[in-house]
Amino acid sequence: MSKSACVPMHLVRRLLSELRLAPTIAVGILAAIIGMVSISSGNWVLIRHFPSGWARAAGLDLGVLFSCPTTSIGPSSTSQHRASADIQVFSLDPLVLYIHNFVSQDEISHLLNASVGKFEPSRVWWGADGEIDPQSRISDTAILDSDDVTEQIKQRALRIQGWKGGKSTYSQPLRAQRYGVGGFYTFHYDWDKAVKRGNRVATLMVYLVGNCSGGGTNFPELQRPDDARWCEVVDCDDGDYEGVTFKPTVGAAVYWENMHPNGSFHMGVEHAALPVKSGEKVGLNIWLWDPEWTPPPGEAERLIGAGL
Ligand SMILES: O=C(O)CCC(=O)C(=O)O
Ligand SMILES: [Fe+2]
Repeated sequence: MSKSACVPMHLVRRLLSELRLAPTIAVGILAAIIGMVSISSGNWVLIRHFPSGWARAAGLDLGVLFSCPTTSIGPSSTSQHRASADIQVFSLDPLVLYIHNFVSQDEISHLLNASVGKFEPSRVWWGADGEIDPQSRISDTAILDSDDVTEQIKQRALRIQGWKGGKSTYSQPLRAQRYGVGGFYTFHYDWDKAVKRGNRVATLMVYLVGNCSGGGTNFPELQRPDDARWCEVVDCDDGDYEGVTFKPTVGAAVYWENMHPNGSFHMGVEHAALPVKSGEKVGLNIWLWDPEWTPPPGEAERLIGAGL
């Protein structure tokens, strides 16, 4: 619990009666005192039990704005309850977020156990039929059954996406994606240009196992960040690939939106799973599907113009 600054009410009343000031001025002075106490205690403070008579006399309903002594918002200064805002905006257009600790170690163990015995060679869906194509993709896929943990993870993903697309947007079944040495997935989009209604509007790439070299997720169209602090999560030494490569950091997720706000396909979200050079990588695909998505007018022509 963070400290909150609280002003004893009997002192307040005495101060006000002794000053004999008009309520409006008194309220102003009080607010300034509370503000100073709040700032000096390093907290934002809400005082709920403010003497409502004074407030009403001043034409204000401060009862909602202030509360004392229990509720505090803003950064906590104690170590037990230190806030941890673990989402960082990586790019605005396309929207790409980096989410530290998207899944817990317990959830990772659960997902890995749930995938045992389910892995099959991954397919590519360039046309209507899925095919195994080692020129484009070498990995194994396990489609995970729905259970309490997978449903919770799906809800977490939808919450981050902000429930855009109305109540109908949902997560497709989670898929564990296992890559051994030489495993990769060539450059592709997660959106499907062939469909006319419903599409993958957002993707979360989650890393469950990352004890490997290589195996990052590369976005050739993204700008490398200027700030070297990003080098913790993206590969800053890679001279072989253009754009940005997210390292497969266990527990983390990269979130991106596959469409522009008007629903047209975003060309900036092309990506690939780079070849694993040693060790093993297991990713988790979360694809958010909006069944009501439709392409905006002129989209087919735009795709042809882009050579797709
Ligand atoms: O494993 C990765 O890094 C990316 C995988 C991917 O893009 C996919 O499965 O669609
Ligand atoms: Fe993908």
